[in-house]
Amino acid sequence: MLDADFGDKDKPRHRDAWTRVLGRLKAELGEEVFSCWFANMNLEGIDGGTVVLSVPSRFLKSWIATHYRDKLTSLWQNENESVRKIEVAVRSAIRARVETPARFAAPAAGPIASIARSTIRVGAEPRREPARPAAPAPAAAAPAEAAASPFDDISSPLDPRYTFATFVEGSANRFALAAARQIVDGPGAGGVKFNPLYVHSAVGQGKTHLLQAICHELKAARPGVKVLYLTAEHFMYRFVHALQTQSAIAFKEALRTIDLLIIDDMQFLHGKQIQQEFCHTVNSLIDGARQVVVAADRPPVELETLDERVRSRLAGGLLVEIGVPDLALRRAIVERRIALAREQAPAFAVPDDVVDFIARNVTSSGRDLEGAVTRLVGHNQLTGLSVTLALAETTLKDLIRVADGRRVKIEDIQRVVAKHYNVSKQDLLSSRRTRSIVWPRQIAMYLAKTMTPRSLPEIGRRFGGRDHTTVLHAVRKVEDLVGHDEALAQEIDVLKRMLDA
Ligand SMILES: Nc1ncnc2c1ncn2[C@@H]1O[C@H](COP(=O)(O)OP(=O)(O)OP(=O)(O)O)[C@@H](O)[C@H]1O
Repeated sequence: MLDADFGDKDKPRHRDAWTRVLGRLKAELGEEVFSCWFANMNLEGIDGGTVVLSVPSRFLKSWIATHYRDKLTSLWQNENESVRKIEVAVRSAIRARVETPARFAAPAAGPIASIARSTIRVGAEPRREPARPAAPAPAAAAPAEAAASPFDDISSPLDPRYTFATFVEGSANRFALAAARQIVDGPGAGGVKFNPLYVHSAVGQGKTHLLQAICHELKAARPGVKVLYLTAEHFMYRFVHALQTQSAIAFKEALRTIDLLIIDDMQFLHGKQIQQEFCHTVNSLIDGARQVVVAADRPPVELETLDERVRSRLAGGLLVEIGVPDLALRRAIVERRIALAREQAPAFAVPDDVVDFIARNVTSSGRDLEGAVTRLVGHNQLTGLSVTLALAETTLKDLIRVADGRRVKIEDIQRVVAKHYNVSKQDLLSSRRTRSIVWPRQIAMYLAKTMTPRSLPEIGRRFGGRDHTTVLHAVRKVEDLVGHDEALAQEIDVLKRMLDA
């Protein structure tokens, strides 16, 4: 079955196609991400429209299937139009199914060779990172020269711009900033207070900035403190690499000697074994009075792929949410970005009405505000035109449209859903449990979760002070039904379009 298309005549053709697919993957993802996930992937065969690929572990299989299946499918379709789907299998399972393995090894000088050569010291960033707008490097914002730490080799790269000095404080982030500053006085000084500290927010609200500011500050002020900053994806990469190079024990021991472990983008931590290892590490650090800081795009309770023990350990510390920036904070971030840009290009000037325009219209995140200023800087430098309101309106049109699209409010959802189902908004917020009210309430909660950046606890509060588990139940129930019920899917679509309009 598997080797149906593996006649000798097809072998060279498939091998060439596979080499090109690997080459494109490497070019698109970069050497390090490529060798982390694809170095040990083999082409097993093409069965009708299905390309069968194999990897050595179940973890790799699930990671690649979740994150790279679409990419692999489209790269294969460029090579062979009849390819319809990609199947990733675990090598031992394949061996059991195929009598005579008809496997194409990856090119000899290619990825397998490169993983054998690679060491734990890497410079590139294997993080699945949302695009960050390029911004001028602020000379004055660079942190004081920090002493090298033994963990610099395995740390994820730090952005020198992300310091406390460049972080703008506002009501949305005041609590998180205070907690981050508190950490700087804590590790290694017997002053640990919140452990772990867990920071969450929607994308682009400054979590990474804050976490890296802690690192910079500690490295400069207290070089003896052992700090390790890792994205969850880097943590997985280090761990898989340590397993591959039989250095897992040394890696685990090294992790347990640090004073402050910072894990960013926790929502990307996948894989049972890795989560277990993470849990052991966190337990042993906390038990040894060392500090752990974690950031994610949602609270622990919503990290559904995470093992229950990890979730409850994370939820046991201080949870801090960074909210959506208000007008004052947005304006301050824009002004700060402009000031930083002027350090590089002193002639760059932005009139007050443009600052006001950006702050009022780009409402979603610090990242978008930064992107708006970067775009004006680019335009100004490339065309030599002064920044005016008219120019800003044209140049930032799409950014504002995108931001507008995200601005659905929970009150709007409650109003539209109540009208659609012929109930009152008070009914939705009430404790009444008749089906004619419970169902619209659940739909409204589902829309609030999927159309706004609000967390489950906040949605619960906005629906008459309900618990976050009630919201989670509603979201799961509607999600589940939408998957099976075409009429319901259409109804939800109509509601969404009414809200978007
Ligand atoms: N309060 C702030 N002050 C200064 N810059 C900010 C602030 N909030 C966000 N930014 C800037 O916005 C950009 C995005 O921030 P960051 O990457 O820290 O967000 P995030 O919450 O980690 O996003 P993601 O969830 O996508 O990783 C960064 O360049 C950061 O410097």
